[in-house]
Amino acid sequence: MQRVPGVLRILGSFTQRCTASSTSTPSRFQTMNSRRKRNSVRKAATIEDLVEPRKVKHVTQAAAGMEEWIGALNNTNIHMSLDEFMRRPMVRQLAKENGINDKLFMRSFKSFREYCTPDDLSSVDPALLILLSDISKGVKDCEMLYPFFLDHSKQVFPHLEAMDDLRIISDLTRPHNWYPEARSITRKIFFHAGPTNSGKTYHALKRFGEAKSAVFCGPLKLLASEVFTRTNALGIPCDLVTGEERRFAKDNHHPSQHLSSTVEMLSTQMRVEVVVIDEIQMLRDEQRGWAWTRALLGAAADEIHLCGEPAAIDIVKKLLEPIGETVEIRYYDRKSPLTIADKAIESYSNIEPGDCIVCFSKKAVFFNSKKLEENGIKPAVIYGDLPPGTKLAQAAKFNDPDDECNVLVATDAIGMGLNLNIRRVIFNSCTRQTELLPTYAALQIAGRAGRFGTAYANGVATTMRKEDLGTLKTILAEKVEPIANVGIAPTYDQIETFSFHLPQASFVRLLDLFVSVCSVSDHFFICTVYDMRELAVLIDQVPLPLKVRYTFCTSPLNTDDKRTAAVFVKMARRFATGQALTYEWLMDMLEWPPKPASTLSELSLLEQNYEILDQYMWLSMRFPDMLPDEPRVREASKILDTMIQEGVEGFMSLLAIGSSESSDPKIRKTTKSLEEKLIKSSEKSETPAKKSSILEALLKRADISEEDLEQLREELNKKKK
Ligand SMILES: Nc1ncnc2c1ncn2[C@@H]1O[C@H](COP(=O)(O)OP(=O)(O)OP(=O)(O)O)[C@@H](O)[C@H]1O
Ligand SMILES: [Mg+2]
Repeated sequence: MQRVPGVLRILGSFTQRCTASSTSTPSRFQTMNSRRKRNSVRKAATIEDLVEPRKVKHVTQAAAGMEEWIGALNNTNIHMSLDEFMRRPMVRQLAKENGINDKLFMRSFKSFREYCTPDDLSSVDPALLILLSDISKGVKDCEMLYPFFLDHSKQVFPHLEAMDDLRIISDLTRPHNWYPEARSITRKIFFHAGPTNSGKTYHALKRFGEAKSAVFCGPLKLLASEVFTRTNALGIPCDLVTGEERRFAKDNHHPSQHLSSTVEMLSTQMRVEVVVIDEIQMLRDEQRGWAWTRALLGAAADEIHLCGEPAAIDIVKKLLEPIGETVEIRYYDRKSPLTIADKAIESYSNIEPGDCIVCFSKKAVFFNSKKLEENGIKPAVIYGDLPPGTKLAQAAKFNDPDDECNVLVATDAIGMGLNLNIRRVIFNSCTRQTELLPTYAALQIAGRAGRFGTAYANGVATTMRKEDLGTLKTILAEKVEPIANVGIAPTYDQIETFSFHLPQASFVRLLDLFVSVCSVSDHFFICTVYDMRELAVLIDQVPLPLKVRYTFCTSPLNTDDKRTAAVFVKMARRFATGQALTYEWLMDMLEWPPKPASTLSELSLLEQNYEILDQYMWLSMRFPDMLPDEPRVREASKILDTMIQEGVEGFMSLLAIGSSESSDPKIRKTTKSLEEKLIKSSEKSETPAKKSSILEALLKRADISEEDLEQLREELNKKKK
């Protein structure tokens, strides 16, 4: 196995070569139906809307004897000549042929007119002045101005000069050509297809374990670490690489022949015997689909094992067609039965051991947890934003048959590949982000019930509310449509070459221009670059080398929170000065050590701090010299992880002291109103659960004021005394 050491291996994923060709007939910039309006708005922009005109300088020294040549030329007759020039159809025709469409023509022409008619005519290019003079005398035709106009337009809009090059660079129609290492191998492709819980990953992992060298690419950190732990437990040394972490079975100097990683981290330059790409149907994901496409086309292995829904088979075949690679399909049946219940749960008193309530927002997770606690059930809780330690601890608690906790409340973060001891999956609702759950997502979630080899082999899917059960049945009965197109994203090299042709453009502008010019073929769509752009805007004024800026902007940071965004900018600024981002510097900014959370705002602060430390570790993986204190920061993040766990549990206990339990009418009133707000918001369409704090989730979405809760706390404390 050829391994690129340490950081280079990681950076490998950012430096894919582009050898795109310009000869195909692309359909310009296809996009999926975007759930996010903000994306579709940006995607609609054309290059003409994005380019800023540059001012063309006049000459500083007049040519000798100029007055003599130009005779009676003045601004009035220049205007007349230019008006005539503008009206000529031939001029428009020529302009179009040179990439100057009507919109750009008018902007260029305005600038050209300003240039030709300054207060002091002697500052105009003498050759142009002579021509203007000849035109005004009727000696020459105004169309002869065209070369001057074209030259001027290219100075005003430098992209015109490079348009052909830009189109070639941003031609994403042949992504299989970006991976020379993979193209030098005749790869054997296996597709393990089947429903959930049919042993797809199991069979691929068998091959993974047998191979001399292998990489597992999983969709989630949790899954990657599950494979890492299991493989090592089998006595096969295996390393782990995720965005924020690298762990070695032995040590840094002895990388193992087996590696478990998140799919984004796959190095397409690393040659191995087997690569497993799990959950291949994620090719269709609007945000992350590019990573699966890249892994499929770029994995440099003798054998590629894909695991996933049969809906991905056709598109995988189509993507591999131009390479001449064929796919061997292996179908599997579900290993244990999954039935849909005839009755919804309806009441929390009907909850049983092995139940998992699946929600689509954090507020719904908290609402259901509170209700369960009122019914004497203390559930385990898993949602996307929880630190990994908390998630693993909660999953272990739920899976442990000796632990009293045997009910789980989770977001659909558990929907992929995880093996949990669930008997019944209970859908809290059938909508996600205001849309009805697509069949493939509902199947994935329902598929968590009755995992083969767990305590509950016979799985059941049902809903919390009676009125949702019919909807769930309909959704699950529908056929999953074959995947029509897959995600793709520009590589760093493409952006870099783009910037070479447009040296004046800021990074934000480069991204916009790229998206506006690029072309993809029928089977692809561009993954949203919205998150990247958000970060790019924040640090647009910070003087960083392009590669550093690009890397900063690909970090998985949520910028919705102002404090986290401000720290991100401070990190970039310090980086730009060349000073290392030390532990002391970081902790001073965070006012370390943190206080345990006793209020909601303190809990929110802990969550923000965790995200900042995570960001440090992410950057440290890419720039270890500039962020040298990763081990100490990791230790600090573990402390925070524990404190957040305690904070979340404390917060839930606060909510759990329900109205019914208190004899104090004031407390009853406050908790009642709080509960009503939660119920109301829980029943409303659910909003994305992406990386916002608990505080925000509750305050913004459920419209609960912090004062309400502080008041409740004070009243409870008084009551206790
Ligand atoms: N032949 C087998 N022998 C023993 N255990 C198996 C076998 N096949 C599958 N399993 C176990 O069954 C469980 C489900 O298998 P697996 O995770 O491979 O399913 P999957 O099809 O990948 O499901 P999903 O679509 O949810 O990812 C796992 O715990 C796995 O170890
Ligand atoms: Mg699987």
